[in-house]
Amino acid sequence: MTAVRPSPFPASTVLGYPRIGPERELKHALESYWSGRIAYDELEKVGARLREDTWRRLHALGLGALPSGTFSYYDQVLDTAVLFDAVPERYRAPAPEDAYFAMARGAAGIAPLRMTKWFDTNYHYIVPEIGPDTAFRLAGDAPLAEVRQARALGLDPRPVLLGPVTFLLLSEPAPDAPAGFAPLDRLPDLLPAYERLLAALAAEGVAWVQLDEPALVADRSAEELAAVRTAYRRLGAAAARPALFVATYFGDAGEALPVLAGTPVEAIGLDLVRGSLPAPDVDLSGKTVVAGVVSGRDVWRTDHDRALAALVALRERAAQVVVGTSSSLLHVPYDVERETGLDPALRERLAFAEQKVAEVVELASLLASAPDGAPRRADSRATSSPLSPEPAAPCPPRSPYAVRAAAQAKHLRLPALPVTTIGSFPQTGELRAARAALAAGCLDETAYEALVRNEVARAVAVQERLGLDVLVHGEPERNDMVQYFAEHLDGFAVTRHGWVQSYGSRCTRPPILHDDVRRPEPITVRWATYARSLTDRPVKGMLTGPVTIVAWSFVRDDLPLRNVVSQVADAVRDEVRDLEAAGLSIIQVDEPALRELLPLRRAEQDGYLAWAVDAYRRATSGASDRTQIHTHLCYSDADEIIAAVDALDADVTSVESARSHARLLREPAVGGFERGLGPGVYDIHSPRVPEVEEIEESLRAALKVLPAHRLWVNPDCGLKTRTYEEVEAALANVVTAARNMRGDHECRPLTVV
Ligand SMILES: CN1c2c(nc(N)[nH]c2=O)NC[C@@H]1CNc1ccc(C(=O)N[C@@H](CCC(=O)N[C@@H](CCC(=O)N[C@@H](CCC(=O)O)C(=O)O)C(=O)O)C(=O)O)cc1
Ligand SMILES: N[C@@H](CCS)C(=O)O
Ligand SMILES: [Zn+2]
Repeated sequence: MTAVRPSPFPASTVLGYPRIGPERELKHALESYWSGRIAYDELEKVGARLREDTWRRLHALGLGALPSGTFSYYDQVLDTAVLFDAVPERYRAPAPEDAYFAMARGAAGIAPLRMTKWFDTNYHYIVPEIGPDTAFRLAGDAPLAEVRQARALGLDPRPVLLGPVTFLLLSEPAPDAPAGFAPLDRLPDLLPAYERLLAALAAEGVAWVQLDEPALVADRSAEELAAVRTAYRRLGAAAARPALFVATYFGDAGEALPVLAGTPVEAIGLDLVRGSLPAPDVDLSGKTVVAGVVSGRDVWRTDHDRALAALVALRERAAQVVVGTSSSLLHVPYDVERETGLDPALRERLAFAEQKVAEVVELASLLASAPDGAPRRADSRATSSPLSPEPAAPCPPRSPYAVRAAAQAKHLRLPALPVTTIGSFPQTGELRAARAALAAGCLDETAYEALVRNEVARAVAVQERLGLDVLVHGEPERNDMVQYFAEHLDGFAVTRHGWVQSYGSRCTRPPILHDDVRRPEPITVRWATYARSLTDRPVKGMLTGPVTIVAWSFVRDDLPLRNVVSQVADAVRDEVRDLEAAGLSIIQVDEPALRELLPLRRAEQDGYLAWAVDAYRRATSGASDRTQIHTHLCYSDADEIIAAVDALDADVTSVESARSHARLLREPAVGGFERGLGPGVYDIHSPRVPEVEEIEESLRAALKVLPAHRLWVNPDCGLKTRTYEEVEAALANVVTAARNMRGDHECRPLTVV
């Protein structure tokens, strides 16, 4: 095969495109299918139409090479597991779609596979389980079927697959795998299935295939780099295959780049927004380089001078330079032109997916006519002269934990194993429709407020009836835990249609943080105070932390991130003070994205954690000793950053752990964690109601590493995506389990040792 000259790569491409649909058609179809309102073939029709619309649009925008295979009914990692038949036995079902959605969402009596963050994004993937006996084979012909579908429109796409090394690195060992087993051990058994697929694509006449290897931008061991070499030497040596384009993204390919460059792959994709130009000694002379100069991760227009300089510099070193995006455009909304409500001066600075495709096309044409020569600013890591803001004035720290804990125990008088929730209660259809009607001017503010009032009262009543110990107001007034705050803070803009997929059918509209952040007035005090007026039990105030607000927004790039986060921390600090002044004795400041922003390279992690922790402490340090500060982290692999979680110095931390098989509890550092901890006792992302025995089992596991006086009982995350029926049944079981366990442990009030 290496003797065959591949057909040239077209001059422009994108690594992937949003798939949820401009009107969230996929979300609506999926949710209709799951609730039995439409049949599977109706869902497939929606999927087929979304793929076709995307290809047609990309073609109309003048893009050279169109990707296929970037559509998914749930998640592309799950699709890869299914494509190579890595389906654990417990999920196998007569209809393949049942197995697929059971792995994603669970099925009667079967918990779903774990879900976690896709690198440092707010997209979540399903974690495949691979064991020593997983029998890889090419199952089905999905990539070929998509090629045929595009060809029927007269278009010739490039199939996109998850590469074998990243697929195995993102997988976890099956529960029965022996100690020391790593999914990457199975690379030699997986590669034949990839070879078969490549052969089938070649037989179909496919010229190029894209293999995504984002795992190569993180630190990789010598063994892992050897696996990269093995994989791409072997796939490169296949007798019949399309030309191979291996895409690295989300950072610098670093030491993996020379390894890849030394294999027979024909093209390599580089992220030149987060990464830099390859070191001079990396030989790219025989390769096509797909230069990711247009960001797939932000919404700012590309600096054409800088992009062009990088492209020209690369052209001197590579056989061909193709203009591309730094990553898939999955992480940005569809079209900024629809955002007619945005300030025109801001809108002019923005590019969503459509505009980014146009930029890629334009840059390709500029490159074609650009003379060779020394680039002016070739290193894309250089930022656009960040302003140096005044350093934030230091905030005095809180008293030592023991002092605070004593004050809180006296003031709050909670039982052992206190039961609480993470904050949100079901966002009913009525509430969402009312908010939409309010925005459209079809409902007045008073009617909307009355509805929110009812919802708060309902959530409080349910919690009182079920016997929870620390209540929440349920967050019915919030469209989203970040967007809501952005709407009430200066310095942010929000969009009307700017949806981005977070997981499965769930989407967010990330706000745009474009200016200095200020809090003009209290944001949450009113509803928290109202909830407090309805009950004698303690009510938790509920805030989103500064790191998370920034992580789930598109953020200005003219200031260092830490300074932006510090500004947001000051706004949160003001809110903590106002809640406390309003009589709230427990305040939760959520930081579910603390782990998400952790740099992929270890050398940068400590620096990040230091300023992120600092921002959290800044936001909470105004609270008095007797105010109990809670925090919450979810899908955060909190075990990996347990020292930083400890350093947040929150009095109580609730963490996701049900779906990560209580991995957190196996972490030795948890035993030394000095404050209150609430490892989630059930997975809220699945409609399944947990049994009392399961919850007790979870609590027993937790009690092996944590004393009863520091263990809190709570779900994994907020309940906004569930129905009241599911929530009431689940929480009733949680309260029963906690009470049963209290019986086993002496029932003394939560206090410090
Ligand atoms: C906790 N998580 C969050 C993350 N990121 C966030 N930004 N927020 C989070 O809560 N990341 C990690 C985790 C898991 N991720 C998610 C992401 C998204 C959801 C979720 O439930 N999303 C909702 C949309 C939420 C929202 O913005 N709602 C608005 C608009 C509702 C709407 O669709 N309105 C319709 C009209 C409705 C009608 O007429 O019936 C419309 O505008 O067309 C609101 O409530 O006002 C989702 O449905 O996808 C959860 C976890
Ligand atoms: N308080 C939020 C946290 C989600 S991570 C909620 O309950 O939805
Ligand atoms: Zn959460």
